[in-house]
Amino acid sequence: METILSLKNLDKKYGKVHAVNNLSFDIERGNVYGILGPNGSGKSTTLGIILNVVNRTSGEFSWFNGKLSTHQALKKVGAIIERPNFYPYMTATQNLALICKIKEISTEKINEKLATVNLFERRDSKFSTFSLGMKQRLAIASALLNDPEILILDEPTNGLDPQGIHEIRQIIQNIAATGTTILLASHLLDEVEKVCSHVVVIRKGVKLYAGRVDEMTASNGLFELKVETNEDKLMALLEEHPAIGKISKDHQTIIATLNSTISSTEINEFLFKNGIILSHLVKRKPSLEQQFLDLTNN
Ligand SMILES: Nc1ncnc2c1ncn2[C@@H]1O[C@H](COP(=O)(O)OP(=O)(O)OP(=O)(O)O)[C@@H](O)[C@H]1O
Repeated sequence: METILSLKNLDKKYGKVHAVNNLSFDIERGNVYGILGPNGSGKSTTLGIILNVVNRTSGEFSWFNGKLSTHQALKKVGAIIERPNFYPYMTATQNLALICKIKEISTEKINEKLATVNLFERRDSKFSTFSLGMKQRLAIASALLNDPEILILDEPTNGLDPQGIHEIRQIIQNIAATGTTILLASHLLDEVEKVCSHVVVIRKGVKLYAGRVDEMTASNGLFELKVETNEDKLMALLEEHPAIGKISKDHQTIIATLNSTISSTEINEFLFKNGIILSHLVKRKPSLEQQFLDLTNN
């Protein structure tokens, strides 16, 4: 695995606000990373630092194993951290051609990138006629013009309708499938769950979790149980079982989180032998949402 970006003990203070607090993680080539955190958790500040538009207070970051200066490395990066300013009276193609001129890169990729974001058919339409989703897709095309090794997006679906959100996520997945590394910031759990292979969860600038999304979701899970009678006895039996952790009640359903792996058959047998006949038993994995809430509420 090649490390594209490495953050080590990165710190940013805005006066008394500790926006990024001792943050360390690595970005490996070919993965899709989500920086996930509630509003104000330091996502945009982190992206700003690695893109050299925000000065860090302390700590280090290095691009491509430190082989390139940040200035050189950023030529291999495509990033959208603010909505880019396109000219409303110019077409999609004309806007991208202007960006190529400013960035001193070839215009030969314009049609290919417009096709990547499903705007090729609308290439000769004026920017002012575009929906918000189309504007965002054009921004992604503009960030892809230099065939970047990593694409960085800050809240890529903010403000879009469900159809627009779906389209952008699909496009991000298509771009990732071509091998481009992606780093996106989002406060949306389902976005990260749907689009990313890896996640860094932050709250108040502090890293709470970094790892694979599927590993985060694959903890031991929970049981949902119901009985028609003897609920107190059921609760007591669950409390004494070593595989059962926290027990809570949601209306008539008892939720028992698991400390270790145990099958439905095993728990059913244990309860039956102790005189409990369940009317409902389902084993569930906790959703990423529940895990995220557990992490960020602690
Ligand atoms: N230029 C600034 N001056 C002072 N404080 C700032 C500045 N930029 C950000 N902050 C503060 O730093 C903290 C982190 O903000 P940041 O925008 O990085 O978070 P975020 O996770 O991207 O949130 P959002 O999704 O709401 O933008 C917040 O408390 C914010 O108010």
